[in-house]
Amino acid sequence: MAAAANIPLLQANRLRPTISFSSSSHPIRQKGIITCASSNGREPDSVDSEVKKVERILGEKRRARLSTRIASGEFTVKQSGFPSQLRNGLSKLGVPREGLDLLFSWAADGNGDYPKIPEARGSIKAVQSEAFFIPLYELYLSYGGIFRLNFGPKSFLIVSDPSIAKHILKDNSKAYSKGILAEILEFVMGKGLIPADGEIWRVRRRAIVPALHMKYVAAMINLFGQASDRLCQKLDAAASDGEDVEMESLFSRLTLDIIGKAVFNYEFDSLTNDAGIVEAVYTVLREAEYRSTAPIPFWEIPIWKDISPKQKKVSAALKLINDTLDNMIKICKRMVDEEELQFEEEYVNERDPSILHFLLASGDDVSSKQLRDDLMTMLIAGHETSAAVLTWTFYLLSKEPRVVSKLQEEVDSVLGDRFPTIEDMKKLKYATRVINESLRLYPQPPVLIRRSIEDDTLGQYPIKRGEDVFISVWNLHRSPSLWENADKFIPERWPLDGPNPNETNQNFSYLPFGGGPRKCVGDMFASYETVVALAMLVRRFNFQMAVGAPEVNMTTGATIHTTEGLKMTVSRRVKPPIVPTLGTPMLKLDSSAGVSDNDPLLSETGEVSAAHS
Ligand code: HEM
Repeated sequence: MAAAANIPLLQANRLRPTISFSSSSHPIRQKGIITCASSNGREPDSVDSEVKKVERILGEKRRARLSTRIASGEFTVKQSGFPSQLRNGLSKLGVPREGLDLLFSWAADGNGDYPKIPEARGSIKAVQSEAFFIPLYELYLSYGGIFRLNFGPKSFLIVSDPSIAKHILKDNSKAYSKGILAEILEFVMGKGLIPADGEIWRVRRRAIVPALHMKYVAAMINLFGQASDRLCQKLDAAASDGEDVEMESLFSRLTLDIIGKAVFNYEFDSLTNDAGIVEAVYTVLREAEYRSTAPIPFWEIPIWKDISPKQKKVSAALKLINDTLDNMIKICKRMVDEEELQFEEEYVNERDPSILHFLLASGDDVSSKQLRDDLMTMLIAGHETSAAVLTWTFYLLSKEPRVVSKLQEEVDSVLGDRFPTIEDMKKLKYATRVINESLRLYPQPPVLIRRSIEDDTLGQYPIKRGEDVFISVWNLHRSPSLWENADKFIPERWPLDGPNPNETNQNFSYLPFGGGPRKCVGDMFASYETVVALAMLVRRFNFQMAVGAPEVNMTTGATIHTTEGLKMTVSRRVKPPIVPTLGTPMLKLDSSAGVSDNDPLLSETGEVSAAHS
């Protein structure tokens, strides 16, 4: 069965006419990197802003209509039996859902009538014009922390409850596989760590996790700084020329350059180079996204592969990347053979600190194909995620000059004009909170996918093996019952002197890197990478949304993209001259315009506590 045919919600997203992941419209075919279209293959200037405005209003109306339809029970699947009828009747009389759950818990008698997971019927029409996780949020508000979404003969369990998420991801993780995700990603990641299950996953995880040790991550800080500095040079040129910049595309290139060096010591240099391997990487990435949203799996038709120009391009791109990876593995093997090797726990080769070098030096007994699958997996996992985090962080910051001002003050005082070091990571506390909060509002990916491989019980509901489960991190992170001002960007909700928020200390209501045995292996890497890039960019520049920039809307692939890029105007920060005055040791530095320290959300110490921490 084709992977995509299993996920009509994702298919629905595909119907949106403005979304195109096809490689033919890819940005790297367009000249002028500073102002290039973004990695989503869009042409920001080609769409009239009035049309956009109308589209937005229509979108809002559609959402409102969807809420009304949900509230009317249109999507509710009727359950049979007296308790169900009684419950439905009481619900219509306005008895709140929580009360009904409590009242009807007596009916959990195993006779098959109750409890039944609340059911909603999916409507392609209702969700077709949204990033798919948005209608899931509306349904969550009506149906609660777990509900079944039926699309014709297929159904999905949508989980937005922290304790059920914890059960699936951690407490009973062995009862779940990657399901649809593994099917979709097979063509590009093979049996790499993200799609792999069972024994292959266990063996590869045990080999790879030690490679991302603390000394390795510390060695990466300089790489993050160098790459961010190259981006600063691009931005500097744009500031001089008065050109606007499309930041989503630039962040995608920044993180591609970083991950290539960090994982297999390859210099993509995509910030200056569009051709060859860089284009191949984007062709494959867009194909993976396309396959997760396509209505019909054309690529599975044998002849289609050979005659479709697009599929031929994808095959050629895959071959180029695979050949490059094979070559990098060969070069690295030679290096390791020639090395006077003293392998130890936190081994780092100074000339080549990459993960590949660690794996080969450790004597990792693995086939070249498996190694290549793992490298490809990390290339993809560590590239678009970090790029998306930076994109949405800068979008959020463009609306909050108060936060930018605080951030710049911290960066000035911690870094001055130097490159960041590992010691600075502990001191860039506010910058870290900005990233924490950005990851709350825009989790990458917004939904975690699993399939039950054993019968299980979720909350009070028994489920059978073979259920496809979507854990909506988006819903968890924006739940009004878990967060105060859930939709607001408030880095101060995470106290500066508190622990770094993670799934454990937030009881699985905050899952920026997943949780349990399959938690992200690159969490520390990614946190430092995004903090370094953020710090280095806001230290030198002020960013504003460009005049006439297209409205920033969301669409999904594996991560949340913008529909038309993040077009910004960048200007150099001007620091006032340092005037030495007796008894005034502090420098007063320039901060961005319109900053108010009297924000009502802030206490005197500038802190707002999390609703549940
Ligand atoms: C801000 C950037 C990143 C975010 C938000 C992120 C997020 C995640 C999440 C949520 C998962 C869990 C997926 C699931 O449970 O289904 C995951 C898994 C994974 N991530 Fe990341 N990630 C990031 C960066 C990275 C980087 C830089 C690397 C590699 C150096 C990486 C490698 C992986 C791998 C290999 C897995 C699969 C682990 C397993 O299944 O055992 N990620 N990531």
